[in-house]
Amino acid sequence: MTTEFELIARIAELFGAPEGVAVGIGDDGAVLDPGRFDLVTMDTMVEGVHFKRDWSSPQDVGWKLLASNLSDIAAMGGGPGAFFLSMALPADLDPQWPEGVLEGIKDAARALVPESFEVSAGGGDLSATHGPIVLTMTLMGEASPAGPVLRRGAVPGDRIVLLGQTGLAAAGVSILSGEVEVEAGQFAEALRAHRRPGAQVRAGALLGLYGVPSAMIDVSDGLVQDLGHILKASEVGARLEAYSLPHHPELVLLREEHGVDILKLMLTGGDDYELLMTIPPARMPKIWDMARRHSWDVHDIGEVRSPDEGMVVLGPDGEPVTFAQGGYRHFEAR
Ligand SMILES: Nc1ncnc2c1ncn2[C@@H]1O[C@H](COP(=O)(O)OP(=O)(O)O)[C@@H](O)[C@H]1O
Ligand SMILES: Cc1ncc(C[n+]2csc(CCOP(=O)(O)OP(=O)(O)O)c2C)c(N)n1
Ligand SMILES: [Mg+2]
Repeated sequence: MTTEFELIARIAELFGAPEGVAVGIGDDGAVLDPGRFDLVTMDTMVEGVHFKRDWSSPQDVGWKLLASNLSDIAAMGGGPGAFFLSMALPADLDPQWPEGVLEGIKDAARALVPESFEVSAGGGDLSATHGPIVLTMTLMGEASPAGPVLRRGAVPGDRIVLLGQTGLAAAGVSILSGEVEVEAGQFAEALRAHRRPGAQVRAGALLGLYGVPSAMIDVSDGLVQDLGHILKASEVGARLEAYSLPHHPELVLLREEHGVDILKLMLTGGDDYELLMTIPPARMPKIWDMARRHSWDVHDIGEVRSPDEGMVVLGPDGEPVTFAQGGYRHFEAR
């Protein structure tokens, strides 16, 4: 491995001092300019849990680490700024591996972050590990002038809206794990969704700026589980019209040719990093207008109901469906 000092110098070289950080890499802690960052999020990626070295390149892993954090800031209706990066790496690791992670973070910053926001490194930490690789990123951001969009705020009558598509990344995992056997070269988008998910950075910031959603979350664990978080925080129920969910052509192919239960993938799969929100009916024309202007993939997938109704998921034929689990659970034997 490269020494930690070389690695820190490399990070500083690749990601120059961010605006809003008065003292960045090089001191015991960072000093932030007052009044700039008012959002903070953190996500961890553990080898074997979130990625496998033989499924993903280090560039993919770096990309996904930034994307998952960008997605959380987007879900607050804000924009990203400085990140803090912790890497626990085995001492015998090829030095190309962390270098690849940094490249992947850089690629994702270029591809997913609009020019109006600058993403760079404010600091971090490095350690050896005798176990799996562990990467943690803290990302600071700025709420929109209209204020942050929270998970609480949904009221009965609001529509439930999905920006993007779910199920593809989980399909990628079933293919990579060999659970579903496919021919080489097939299902490129499912594999990409697992390896290099997008993040709705621009959309999240614009939705926050225009105050469109009453509540918002990013779908990281599974649509049903993450909708559940909005419902709990807002103390409401919901009817999720699963028949309105978009069916990606690769998912349709997986169902038709491999008999995969794609409804389960779409509703509970996880790793999607799309935005799920609730919108008062009066503001629905606004999102349709934004969708048209920005070519967003927007789907009206249900309604917020009174709390006593709980969450009802209506399947393809309009009948209620249930799942043993609404999404990914970390502390479950598998
Ligand atoms: N170890 C922890 N200590 C304190 N708060 C935590 C911890 N883990 C998660 N949280 C908080 O719980 C909330 C939900 O976290 P999480 O399930 O990871 O959401 P997300 O899918 O948005 O990353 C967040 O507010 C997060 O900061
Ligand atoms: C090797 C591997 N197996 C399984 C998965 C699927 N998976 C792992 S964690 C997870 C949920 C998302 O991770 P989490 O740490 O809960 O993200 P957060 O909700 O905090 O953003 C999913 C769907 C994966 N990404 N990689
Ligand atoms: Mg998290």
